Amino acid sequence: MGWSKKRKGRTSRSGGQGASDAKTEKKERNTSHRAYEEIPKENEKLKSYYKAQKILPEAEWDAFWETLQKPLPTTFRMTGSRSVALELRDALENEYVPSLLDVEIDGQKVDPPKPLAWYPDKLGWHVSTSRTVLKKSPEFHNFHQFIVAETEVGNLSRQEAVSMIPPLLLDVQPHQYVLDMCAAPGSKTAQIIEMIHANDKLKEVPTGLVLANDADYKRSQMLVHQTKRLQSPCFLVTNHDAAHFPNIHVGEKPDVRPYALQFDRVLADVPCSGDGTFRKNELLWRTWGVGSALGLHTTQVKILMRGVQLLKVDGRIVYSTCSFNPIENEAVVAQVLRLCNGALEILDVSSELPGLIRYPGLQTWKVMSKDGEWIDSFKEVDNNERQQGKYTQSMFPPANASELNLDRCIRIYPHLQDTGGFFVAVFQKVAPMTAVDRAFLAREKGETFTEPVDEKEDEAMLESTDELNADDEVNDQNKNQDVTVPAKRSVIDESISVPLKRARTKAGDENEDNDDVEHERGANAGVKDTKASTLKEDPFIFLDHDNEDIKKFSDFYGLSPNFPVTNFLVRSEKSRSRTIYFVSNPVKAVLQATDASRLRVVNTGVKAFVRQDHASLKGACPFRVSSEILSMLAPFLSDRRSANISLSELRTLVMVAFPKVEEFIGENFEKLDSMEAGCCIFHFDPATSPGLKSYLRVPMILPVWKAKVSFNLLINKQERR
Ligand SMILES: C[S@@+](CC[C@H](N)C(=O)[O-])C[C@H]1O[C@@H](n2cnc3c(N)ncnc32)[C@H](O)[C@@H]1O
Repeated sequence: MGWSKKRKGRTSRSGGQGASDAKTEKKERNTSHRAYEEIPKENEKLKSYYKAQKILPEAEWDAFWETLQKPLPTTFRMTGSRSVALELRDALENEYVPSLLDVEIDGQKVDPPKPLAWYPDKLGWHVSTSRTVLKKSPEFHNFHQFIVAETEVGNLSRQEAVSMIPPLLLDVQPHQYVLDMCAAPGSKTAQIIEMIHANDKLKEVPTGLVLANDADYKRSQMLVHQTKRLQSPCFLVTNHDAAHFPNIHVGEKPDVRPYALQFDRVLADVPCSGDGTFRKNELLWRTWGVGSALGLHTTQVKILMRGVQLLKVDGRIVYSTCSFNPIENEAVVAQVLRLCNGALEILDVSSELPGLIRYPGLQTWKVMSKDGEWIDSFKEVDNNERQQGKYTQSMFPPANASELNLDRCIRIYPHLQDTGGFFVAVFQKVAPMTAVDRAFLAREKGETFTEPVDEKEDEAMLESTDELNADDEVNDQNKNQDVTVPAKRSVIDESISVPLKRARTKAGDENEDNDDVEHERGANAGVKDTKASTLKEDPFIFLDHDNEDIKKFSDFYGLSPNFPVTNFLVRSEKSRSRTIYFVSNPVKAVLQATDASRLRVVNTGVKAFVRQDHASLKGACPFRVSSEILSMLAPFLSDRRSANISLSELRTLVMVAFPKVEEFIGENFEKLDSMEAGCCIFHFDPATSPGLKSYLRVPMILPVWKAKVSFNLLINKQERR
């Protein structure tokens, strides 16, 4: 389809299956067009490698290969708040699809868009329409415009179908703590955040936490960008090597010994060779080789292993790659199961996502050297290569494969349902592995835990993967790709120097100062150097409940005493901070962890209030509510500064610059006219205007600035559309 952003000419897939930076994609489209035309979609090495691996029945091979050579269809899902997503789905199904059912172009029937058979509630869709159809069919053109507009405002998100699977199998509930270990550019993270906010009708801040991490600093910034529209106070971005993700010690009460935080859900969507992405990364046809998988195996084992350590007992961890290669898939799974020694099990998820056609994991496979020779067993590997870690025992199929239930792994092949290739394994931690687990478990059960908690146990467990360490030479292969491999260093990030200031409470407001700069930089200010071990981040300073600014805006807007005002923070040491952010309780606990100084936090917090110093305010409240927090904050605000508006008033507000107060007649006029200058909040309830287009049937809450005689809608151009 015309709105699809094809990626061409990329050799690697560390960016994986998600959306990426629009500018980069445009550049890639322009520069790689020629490469796309010229690259023959054949590769004999690839064909013979996977035929020998017996990844699927011989009879299906041709269908598999032919599909691999075709471009990928467009898929998207409805995003954002659940109520908006459902409204949009209804609009698509009831207003657009019926007009597309009988379209014929040049005598050929065109397939209408259809929901992905396995995506819950028909919120994921598949479109295989070509540009020619878009040009020739007014009905498809109309549909296309709807999709483009809704994508621009963030109600739809283009995402490869297979990439939607891991978060669905993670089965996230709003109260759960989730770690996304290799998260950028963040399409799966966005799905997870949406799951945390699934109960948006409850009008409360979810108690869950989403910690999204990526080892590449620039890519971790993409995470911030990708998830911004979701405006979640429960979300935190960090920048660590996932294989050495640090323990975060949080303590609920001053008298409680801080404990290492564990997560209910962990996603390890690891860097991989990406040969499941041939349909969108055409250059792979030219560059594919086995070296990439060999070089990444150990990194993948370490990341998954660290994920298991950070998982609560009974918690679920999902491991995924977009590779067909068993060295990156079943071999990694088998090795981690071995290291966990019974504490981890692969779950049988065959009844989850009904409608998803899948193949079981392989029980056996072969190892090929970089020179294209098959190696029958680890015994054949000479000492030199063993020592260099080029080949490890764990790359070979284990003798007890059937006991490990490797068949419970999921393999998705392109021809099964017209997608990319993918591998997923879902695990449950069924028993504690170390004292860290036992301490966390005891705490959850309300029991006292007296045993000394030696975190070196965790480290030792990870070190034991070093027997199969990939050497630098093998990892060097990846330097040409945008895959970040972990630095070799002592485990659990002890080596990170102490650049961050720990979150603290800002007590006083004595000094007046102007900090306009802070406004420009936002909450992710100050982080510049990807590779540097120090991260120059502005501090996270929590405000006291009796802070003067809090008192001012609480009073002005009638903020309910039930709202957790001690979760407001500023990013500047200066007394008069321009922007005040809000985070949830779990995020606050992480920022105030005893070892928060080691945590490389790239971004967190939703912009809540922004100081708007203006002479005309004459001492009135200078804080405007940010549109980012409004829907979450609105239930906690009295009607002191709010008004309901009609559809025609909404139109006036959006279309007219600075509409006069007298244009808001009826019940509102007196209230609005007498309201003192400053920010106020307009509510539009679509129930008062029957017959609206379905996507306008969602209630709106809008921040508006009231000057002496006119209003100004405080939202940006895109939101206005
Ligand atoms: C397959 S992509 C992830 C795609 C992402 N989950 C999504 O859905 O958008 C792999 C990511 O892992 C990151 N990465 C590579 N090595 C890593 C490491 N050692 N620790 C953490 N992240 C790593 C890469 O920068 C890349 O962003």
